Amino acid sequence: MIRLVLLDIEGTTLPISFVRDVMFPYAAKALPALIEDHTNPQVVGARADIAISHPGEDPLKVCQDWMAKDEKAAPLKTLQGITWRQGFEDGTLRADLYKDVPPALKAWSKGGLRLAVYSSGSVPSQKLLYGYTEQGDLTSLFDGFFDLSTGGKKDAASYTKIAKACALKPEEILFLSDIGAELDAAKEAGFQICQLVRPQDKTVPYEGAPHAADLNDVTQKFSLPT
Ligand SMILES: CSCCC(=O)C(=O)COP(=O)(O)O
Ligand SMILES: [Mg+2]
Repeated sequence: MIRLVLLDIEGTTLPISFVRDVMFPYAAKALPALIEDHTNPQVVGARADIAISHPGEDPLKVCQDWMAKDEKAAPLKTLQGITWRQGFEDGTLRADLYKDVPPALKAWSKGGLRLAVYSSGSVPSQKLLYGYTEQGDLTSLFDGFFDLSTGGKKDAASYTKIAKACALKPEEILFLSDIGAELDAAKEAGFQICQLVRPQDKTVPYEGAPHAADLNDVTQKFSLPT
């Protein structure tokens, strides 16, 4: 029996275009100044991590390369998250979730399902994103937020950790993502899985998982509350 739905963000609840064309350019503009902030302990920590993985390289250039390749690197995600705070709080950024998402999440939560997020985006940025959506503040729907500090999304051990943190058996959790390798890892940990194949994102269907076109489709396929 499914007790918790664990949701990826980009390509699952939020169009990839919003991340690529709105959030990433916002962060790219703010990053050169942010990375020179030697007073912010999170920035100092991120720079130190970059120095370990890319010794002798310009940290800004490393981040710019990561952004160009959409690398899910933890120091980049921390830095991007810091830049997005200003944008969400002053109204420049507002998450335009897929329209099926807010009603489905509300129905699932009202029907007794627990909800949690697992995204490469940092936990502070996940909370900002769901705190400032076109449909209002949805953060209270979630009772868990997980990011790369739990481990990589393509690593089964991360899902085992999440199940433990949620005090649930793996088979009681349904993981939703657009990425086959993430779904494989969750399946290896014993989770139920479903791939969101969003036409707008041109997601390539993955043969190793059941598919859904949107969260209403997930509701139907897994008999979730309506
Ligand atoms: C608060 S999520 C911001 C989007 C982002 O940076 C990202 O990397 C999303 O990756 P996901 O794991 O949600 O596909
Ligand atoms: Mg995704």
